[in-house]
Amino acid sequence: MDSLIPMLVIEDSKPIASVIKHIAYKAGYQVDIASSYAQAQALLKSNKTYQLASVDYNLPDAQNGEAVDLTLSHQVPSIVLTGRVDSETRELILKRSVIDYIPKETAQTYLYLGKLLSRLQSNKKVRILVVDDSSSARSYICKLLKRHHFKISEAENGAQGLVKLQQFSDIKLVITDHEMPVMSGIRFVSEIRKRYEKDQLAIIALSGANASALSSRFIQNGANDFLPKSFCLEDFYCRVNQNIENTEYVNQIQRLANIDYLTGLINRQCFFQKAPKLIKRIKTNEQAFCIAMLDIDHFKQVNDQYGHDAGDKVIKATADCMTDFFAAIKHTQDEPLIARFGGEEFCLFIYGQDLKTLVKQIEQLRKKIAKVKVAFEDKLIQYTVSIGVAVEVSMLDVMITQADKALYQSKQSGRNKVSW
Ligand SMILES: Nc1nc2c(ncn2[C@@H]2O[C@H](COP(=O)(O)OP(=O)(O)OP(=O)(O)O)[C@@H](O)[C@H]2O)c(=O)[nH]1
Repeated sequence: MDSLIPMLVIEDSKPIASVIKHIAYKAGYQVDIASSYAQAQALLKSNKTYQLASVDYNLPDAQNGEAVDLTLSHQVPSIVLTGRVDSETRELILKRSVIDYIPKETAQTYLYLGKLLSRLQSNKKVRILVVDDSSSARSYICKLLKRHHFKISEAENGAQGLVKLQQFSDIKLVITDHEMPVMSGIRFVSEIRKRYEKDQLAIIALSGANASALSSRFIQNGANDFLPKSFCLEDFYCRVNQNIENTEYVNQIQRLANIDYLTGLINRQCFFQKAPKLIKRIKTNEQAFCIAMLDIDHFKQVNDQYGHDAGDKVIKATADCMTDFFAAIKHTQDEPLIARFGGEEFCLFIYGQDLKTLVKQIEQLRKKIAKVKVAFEDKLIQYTVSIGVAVEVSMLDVMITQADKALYQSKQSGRNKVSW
């Protein structure tokens, strides 16, 4: 685990304090427990800088949320846990700038707390773009988001928002107003959707005026969700977190479907999704390109001689060698597609200014792989690859067939070769 984050738990019940400590440790926090207001005061006066606190609203020596005011006065972001579920207490807690308040009702409370603590950690990597022409409305939303540790970018209108999206590729959510100069919120949302799919970027629309009619128009134009500007805090945080989580789940499913588990390269299915779009772009840019099929020589012998685990290591080493090789020459070439098609077979799609350079690179790659030594137990395994290449002649599937034929030729003529 990365270094633990200091957290203060203020809780007079020993069993509850130890449950919170356990949950917090699992989420990456190092916990100090204070069982009273007085103990919390002493700990906060010490030199330790707490980055988070969970605070019991009702303590024997502070029965009306004074401990919450104490942690907030030390600028420690705070989550309030309370046994009181009445609306008056809720109002009193939400008036303070707390991260969240959690009624101690059922075991779900602690599951929710665990999720919230992990979320606060992962939120540090998530950027949210807030678009509103009113600086006070913008800064209110930003303040709420900062409480949950999100990274923030701001824009005054849709046109500025589109520029920010280009600048910051880590933006995962846009929160936008509707009535703005230069570009309305609905137009902004539809412009975003021309450039970014829903699984790349979520959008929550906000508006004060005529909210019910606007919500469906926003959704029709590509927003994921809608909130009236008079939202309640819990609703705001639930929608923000839910939209980010949904995008993350979809991305995780896409990763599982597209990435080869052993090598981390894209798989055959993903290659066939990406390659046609790439060919289109390359042709527009009038660049040269080629496809190479690459197969490890006598791979069965590696498995037979050293075992399947050694074979896996050789496959992984080949993938790493290809990735490193093209990463090192990236400054002269755009990112290539490197896929594991199955077993010990790979497919490369490379492109650049001229064919001669690409041909040279493939020959260099073959030589580089022949020098790789894979350490397995007390042995070093060396091996070679055969490569078949097809150049920018026609359709993708025709090129793959041609590259396959050329690969067969390389194998037939002695292996450790590149054929065209
Ligand atoms: N370790 C390991 N072996 C695999 C994997 N996928 C396929 N294989 C093995 O790879 C071997 C491929 O052998 P062959 O197709 O006969 O080819 P080869 O021995 O590489 O011979 P040539 O291609 O003719 O040079 C088979 O023994 C498969 O069981 C894998 O993911 N891991």
